[in-house]
Amino acid sequence: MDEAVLVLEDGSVHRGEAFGALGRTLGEAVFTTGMTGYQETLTDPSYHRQIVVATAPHIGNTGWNDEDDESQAIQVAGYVVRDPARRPSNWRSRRSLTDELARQGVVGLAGIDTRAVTRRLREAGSMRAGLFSGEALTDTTTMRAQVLDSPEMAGADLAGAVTTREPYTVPATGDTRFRVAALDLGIKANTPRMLAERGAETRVLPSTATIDELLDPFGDGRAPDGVFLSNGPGDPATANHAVELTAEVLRRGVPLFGICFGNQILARALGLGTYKMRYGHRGINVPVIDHTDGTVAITSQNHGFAVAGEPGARVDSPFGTVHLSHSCPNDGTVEGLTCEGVPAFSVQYHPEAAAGPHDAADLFDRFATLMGGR
Ligand SMILES: NC(=O)CC[C@H](N)C(=O)O
Repeated sequence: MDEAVLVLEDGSVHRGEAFGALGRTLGEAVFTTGMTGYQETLTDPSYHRQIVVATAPHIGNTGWNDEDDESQAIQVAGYVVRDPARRPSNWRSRRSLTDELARQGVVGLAGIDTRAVTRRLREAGSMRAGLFSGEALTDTTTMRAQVLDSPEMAGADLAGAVTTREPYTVPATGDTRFRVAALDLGIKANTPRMLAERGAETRVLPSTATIDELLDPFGDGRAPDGVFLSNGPGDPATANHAVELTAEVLRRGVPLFGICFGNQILARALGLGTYKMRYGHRGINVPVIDHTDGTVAITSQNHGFAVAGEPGARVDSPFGTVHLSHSCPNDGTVEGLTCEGVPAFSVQYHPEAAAGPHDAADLFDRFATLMGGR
């Protein structure tokens, strides 16, 4: 077994075994508490430039299949687990997680107490980190200097690195009832699928799309029935182009739905602020209260930034009143917005549930209703 080392920005060094590819990788160390769904996590573009630490001790049990990828490739900068499965077992598995990481050149680390690392990240906050193995493994001072030289997540503009180069269309399942323009800031494959099941034909556009392209997504002179803002990596404070597009969509009154990064962009277009959380929410059992009816949903989450404000409050915006309609009871983080003056809403969590519970799937129905009600 080759040795591999996790070096955190705080100077702590965690020694384990190489897992996947050998080499060096730098990124923001974050932890996720999901006990399953690692294939969806690793291929979620929102994790771009993050080294993901799994608190669940056994990872890789169901191997790697050809169906569950959320994008074209593994997106995480690195992966840290405690005890990788020695032999995967699942009827859909095609190869092991270890082999897939190696095949895609993703550097990982196994055999360390990931819960101890998590406690450190929980107390001190997410921080820059590096994984080093093979020839990249040198002395601690040199490795830490490389970590300290790497860019911070705050201020990172990353949507351009993961967005589609060319627009593409995902057809509706059955009859086309709606036509949706989706701004791809790091979209997951399951989202257009969820829209398709509700009769939406989705045109997925690069993050650099102009307002004319967004409002005529199929190039036939017709406005879309709705605009979707996807999830994505990086700091929402940098996403000025997406914020400007969103403000124009709101001005035109086209129905709009945003998820995660999309929630943060809608917030900014409404004049609200965003901030970096200490360690974020990453897992598949995060509770969210809907302040409109008091119900609680268990949700899939992956965010390190959040919208500033008082849960349940109503605030003024250039587009009328905004209800900070959803929040997380664990820590009072704002988890969703409902505009009362324009047809727009968004959530900080993942109704596409990949991986995760399906409690929030009805948000796609809500978007369909909003589009149908025009
Ligand atoms: N999943 C997402 O869209 C994440 C949004 C943003 N990058 C954050 O970390 O908060």
